[in-house]
Amino acid sequence: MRGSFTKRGRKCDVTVTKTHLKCTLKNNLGSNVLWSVSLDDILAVQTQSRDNSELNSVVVHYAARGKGHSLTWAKLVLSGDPDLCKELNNSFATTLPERLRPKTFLVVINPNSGSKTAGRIFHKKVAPLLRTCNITFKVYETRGPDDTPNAFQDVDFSELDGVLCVGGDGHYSKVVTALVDKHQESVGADVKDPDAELRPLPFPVGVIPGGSGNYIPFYLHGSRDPLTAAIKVVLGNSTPTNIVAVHQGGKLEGYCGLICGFGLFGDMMYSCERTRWMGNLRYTVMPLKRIFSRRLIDVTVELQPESGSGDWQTISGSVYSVDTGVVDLADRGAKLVPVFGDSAMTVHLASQCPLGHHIKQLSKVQAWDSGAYDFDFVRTERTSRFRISLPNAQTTTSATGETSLEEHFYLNLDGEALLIHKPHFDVRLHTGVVTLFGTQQHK
Ligand SMILES: Nc1ncnc2c1ncn2[C@@H]1O[C@H](COP(=O)(O)OP(=O)(O)OP(=O)(O)O)[C@@H](O)[C@H]1O
Repeated sequence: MRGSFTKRGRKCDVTVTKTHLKCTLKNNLGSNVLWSVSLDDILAVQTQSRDNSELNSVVVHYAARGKGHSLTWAKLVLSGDPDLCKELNNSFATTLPERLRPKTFLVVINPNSGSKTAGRIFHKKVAPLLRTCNITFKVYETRGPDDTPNAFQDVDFSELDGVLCVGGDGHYSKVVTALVDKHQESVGADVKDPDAELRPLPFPVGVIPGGSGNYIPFYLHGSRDPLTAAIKVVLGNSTPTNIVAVHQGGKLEGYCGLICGFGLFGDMMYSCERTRWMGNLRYTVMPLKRIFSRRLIDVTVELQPESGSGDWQTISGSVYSVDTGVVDLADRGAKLVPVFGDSAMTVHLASQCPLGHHIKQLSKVQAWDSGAYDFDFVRTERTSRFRISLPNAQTTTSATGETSLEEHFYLNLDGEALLIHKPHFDVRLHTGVVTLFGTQQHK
């Protein structure tokens, strides 16, 4: 399609090719300015007609590059003869890859996330974009920490193109747990059984940052900007990611999609949860406090080979922590790089070392520095599943014969502190069960 329009009163020749919208603006000084938008970046196209006017307009909404890795919602208004506007609008209807874009969502908001602004972020920044793009959505606001499964109670998954979770990483993990649970139930898989294979969710999940850490969107988009995350959702591209299932005492404790850390990282998270009143400052103060009172824990760790078959490897000793990134931080070049959907977990076991060396190592991880795990007290293994036993921990047995641990140990499950109350627990990787809206372009 080709035609002559005006843009802010200036004459402009417009061409729509199979891949781009191109506008050549006539400059008063004679030279032409070319404006080009990839059709992949177009969010929506609308027509506007003014009464008693011979001119109509076509508004092209598109994703433009913002600061750093963020995206902005830009608009191009082209005015012209009504028939030409109609033709331009129709040309988009045939050329835009509309069919690949999601159209119906369930939005699950945690009103308690971060500084309690997740609701406002969604309604002010995200909802107007979804409406402009003709996306229909229902909103569910969680009423408490255990309310997330109720969001999906009467929901028919076949009617959804996606679920958006608005909140932090802990909220993402709760949403994924509820979605995976419900989906497995519908296909007859027993989630209580750590050996059961999980089926992939039938639609992608979008994460709109509204919490404190927001590492999932940051790792994926290179930005914690809610609008950037929403634009990626509308554009419809997606990235497969993994989840890790944690079972103890014959019960599924939950899935995590970001981090799973036993020992020091569990203790840090437990202290952060108890000091929520400090705001984001707790994430600096409490980890520091806990590293000064770090404790060695006697463990036996059994690791399944990376391939999923063959003999398990057993490691016994005293460790400060056993942890794995579900979104792995891989050592590539100068910096660690987040990797989604890896074929195995990279597990790090930190054993006895001088405090100064430990702080240096953890600071390198925090700064994403290359070599962050190249310390002689950090052992790194690749595995698809591991079991941790606490052979020397004191236990008590209840009147019903239930054994539980006397001392309190914690597992950091995506920023939530899970109490380990049994002397054994199981951590298993499930690859590609969840797909996230957005692609990694910033690596
Ligand atoms: N209505 C609610 N009231 C209180 N807590 C809630 C509510 N809804 C969800 N939660 C719980 O709040 C916890 C933390 O939420 P979330 O992860 O969204 O925020 P955050 O901790 O501030 O952010 P981040 O995890 O990114 O650091 C989750 O365990 C979630 O289950």
